[in-house]
Amino acid sequence: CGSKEDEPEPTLYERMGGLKGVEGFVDVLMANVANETSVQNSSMLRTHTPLLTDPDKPARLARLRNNFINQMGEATGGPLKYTGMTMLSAHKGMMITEKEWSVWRQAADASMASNNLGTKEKAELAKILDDMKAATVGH
Ligand code: HEM
Repeated sequence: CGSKEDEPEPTLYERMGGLKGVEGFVDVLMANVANETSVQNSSMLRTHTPLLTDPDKPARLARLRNNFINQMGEATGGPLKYTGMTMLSAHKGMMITEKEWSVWRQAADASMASNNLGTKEKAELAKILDDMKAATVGH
């Protein structure tokens, strides 16, 4: 016991600042997405219209936030458990395009930057998202 090399590397979840860090990432990402849907020629308005026009929008947004936090909390090695839909079923029927994907990913990158994630942490979180692309785009 004792040498630093023996200590397991903290998980990405821990390095992001635990629950607060994951919540920060999700909240800024969701705010960035919401902002983008209000610009001229928004790329993300099309897919988000059902959510934005739902009379139950607050509850639906709260559910999305909760699911997204659990999903990222689990994927980064934290104690959270995702119980939402698979990425394929969650996005099925939306026919998300490459352009829409890339605008969403920029919103995620901007959130990582706002939350002052380190270079290594940004790369690891980006890989988690990019690994979900095939299940998300084009279905
Ligand atoms: C890796 C990238 C993505 C992740 C991790 C992700 C994650 C999620 C999660 C966890 C849900 C909720 C599933 C549930 O309620 O069970 C969801 C729903 C949704 N996602 Fe994504 N998503 C991604 C990419 C995208 C993109 C690129 C778009 C559109 C540009 C998008 C639009 C939506 C919409 C509109 C919903 C439905 C919300 C509702 O109707 O309540 N997502 N996503």
